[in-house]
Amino acid sequence: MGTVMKGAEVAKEMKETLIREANELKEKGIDPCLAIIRVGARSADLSYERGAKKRMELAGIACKVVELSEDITQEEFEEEFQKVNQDPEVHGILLFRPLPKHLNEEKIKNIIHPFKDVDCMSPVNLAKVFSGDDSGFAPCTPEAVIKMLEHYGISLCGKKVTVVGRSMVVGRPLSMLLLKRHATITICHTRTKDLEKVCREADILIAAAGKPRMITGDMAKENAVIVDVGINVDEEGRMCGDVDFESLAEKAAFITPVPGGVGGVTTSILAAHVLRGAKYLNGISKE
Ligand SMILES: Nc1nc(=O)c2c([nH]1)NC[C@@H]1CN(c3ccc(C(=O)N[C@@H](CCC(=O)O)C(=O)O)cc3)C=[N+]21
Repeated sequence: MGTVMKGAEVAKEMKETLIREANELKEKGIDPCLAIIRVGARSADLSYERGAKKRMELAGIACKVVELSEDITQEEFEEEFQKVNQDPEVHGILLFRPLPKHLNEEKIKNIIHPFKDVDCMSPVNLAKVFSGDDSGFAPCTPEAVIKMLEHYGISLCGKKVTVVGRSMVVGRPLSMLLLKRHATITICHTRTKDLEKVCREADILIAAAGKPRMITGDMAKENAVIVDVGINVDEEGRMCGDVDFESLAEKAAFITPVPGGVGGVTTSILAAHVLRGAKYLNGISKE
């Protein structure tokens, strides 16, 4: 059985720094605050929300949730978004995605204040991720994957990494973060031919497709590192990842569980981003 990479362990390591930095801001009269905007009540969003609330509380960061009805109109939605965007007490905005189909995300992307854009919606922050400039915000989940690998001493330089999934929230930006660390990346998606073979070639396999347990026992090589970014709900209503943990834990050198894996690191990165946003917004440099 390989090493199970636990999100809680990484979060524990980050905790003291988060508390200290939150306190430093409070001493300056700045009360760091995250605003979560949720439209509807999807289970993946609710799971993130629970995790994020808990993490902010542990770090001493305020957290408010703006809950919007699933049938909100575009106009009302933009209005609600602007309220949060212009609220001087808010230092970071997390808008759960994807949005319901009738809502258009494009406008929001262009109006969100880049300093409050802690999960990388704005083209400004996205461009920075793609050009390897880390002065902006990368999305929290991809950054959590990197943090997890670093914590467990897994080097990326020269490694063959297969990323399954090409979303703007995970697959694409994650590929850029990996590339910056000199990995050789293959991005797979629904049209990929012989997915199994491409996955088996990977030293590090990252599943971010949003399909419950799609990565099965024969899809990774012996001693591979397997990272599961999926947050799904199975037929029995339980939370599960994109990786069939049972059939892969034996042959993997390292593997992340769901829940208890990347998600716990994602919320810690989110907290770190809110603190950085608060500094940017108050003209305090990155140090
Ligand atoms: N703009 C945007 N960015 C996202 O990154 C994003 C999103 N929208 N929409 C929803 C999905 C889902 N997601 C989770 C992150 C952490 C946990 C998490 O902390 N999970 C805990 C369990 C928490 C619990 O369920 O109590 C764990 O895995 O151990 C869960 C789910 C990010 N997503």
